[in-house]
Amino acid sequence: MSFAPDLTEILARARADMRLGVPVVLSDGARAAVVMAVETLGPQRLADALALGQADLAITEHRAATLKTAAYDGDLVRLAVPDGAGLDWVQAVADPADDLRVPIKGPFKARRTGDAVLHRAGIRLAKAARLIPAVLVVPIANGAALAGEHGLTLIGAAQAMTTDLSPLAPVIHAKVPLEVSEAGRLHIFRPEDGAEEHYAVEIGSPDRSKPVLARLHSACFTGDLLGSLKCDCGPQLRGALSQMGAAGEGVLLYLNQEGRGIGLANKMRAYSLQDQGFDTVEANHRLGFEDDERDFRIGAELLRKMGFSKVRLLTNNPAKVERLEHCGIEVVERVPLKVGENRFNHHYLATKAKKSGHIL
Ligand SMILES: Nc1nc2c(ncn2[C@@H]2O[C@H](COP(=O)(O)OP(=O)(O)OP(=O)(O)O)[C@@H](O)[C@H]2O)c(=O)[nH]1
Ligand SMILES: [Zn+2]
Repeated sequence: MSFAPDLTEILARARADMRLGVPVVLSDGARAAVVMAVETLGPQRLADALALGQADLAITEHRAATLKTAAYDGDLVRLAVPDGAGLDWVQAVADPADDLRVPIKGPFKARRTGDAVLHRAGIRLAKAARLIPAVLVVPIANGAALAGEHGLTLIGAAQAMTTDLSPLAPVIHAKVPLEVSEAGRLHIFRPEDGAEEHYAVEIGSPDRSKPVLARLHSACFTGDLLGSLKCDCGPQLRGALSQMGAAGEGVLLYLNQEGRGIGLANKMRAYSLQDQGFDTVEANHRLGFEDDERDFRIGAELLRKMGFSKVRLLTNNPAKVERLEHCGIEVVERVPLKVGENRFNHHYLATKAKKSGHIL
């Protein structure tokens, strides 16, 4: 018998530690490092980390491009933390909030020797914790000893980099009569790795042997709930449900991948950058993210779990069709969902059409 957490559980703890600002120890064979997310780093922990040895600040290639620094490691860059640098420097490199007001100037000393395995795993953890993708990395000689002494989570870099989709367990479903259809039913799915739950709204009783009218809707607190005019999410959500209500059947997946997978706080950071004149894609890049960090395997897996293999997909995003098909769901038809354009989101929709391939 063992009550010890397994790897998935240790990974979930590591994500929680990152959000709390507790250091995590990453290891890879003989190498190990103490890793902390910049976003949750406090002055004392920074001082303690710097006392351990020469620290690196790892940022993604997109953030590096904004800072005009070459990403020698491809997808990321390891910047040596200069002597005497404090929390202000670390935060200014990681967080674009003040890029325009007080631009941070180089030259930055990027490391070219050694490798970035632990740094990459740290950035992966920060992203999974929905934090700004920038981590402080301090190499140490004996990871297991330091983790044991201070009660820190110790995890292998390869485990932190896992790309396996966490199994999604159906939790419960029950009837929820809706304005668009009294025959509504809400299903809850919970990932084994402790990440956010996802939901499916089933309307009527769609025949599983035929293509179902389906929508993969990514959570948008501002659009779906507040009626924000900056995007078209709210009208798309309601429009999709009404089409399903009119057809008497359909399935809408409500995927908790807020802000195209970067989380609500980061989406608001992106909005703040948009207020400074950057578009939706540029804002994501300045923060260090890809334009779209969503994992479409989740939607495909939920459809399969519910017995659907063929869909008529409500979307204006051809990449979504492609990514879903790649995940084994047959998209027999793309059904356009053009609703909710207004003077505030006109530029946003035009940018998505120009840069992300959406069909206007
Ligand atoms: N990062 C970021 N996310 C945004 C922004 N505006 C909306 N979102 C999120 O984008 C997601 C919706 O994605 P969209 O790109 O609008 O649409 P799509 O799902 O790719 O395509 P459709 O199926 O046609 O709606 C939701 O998770 C929103 O929270 C933004 O400016 N920045
Ligand atoms: Zn939205």
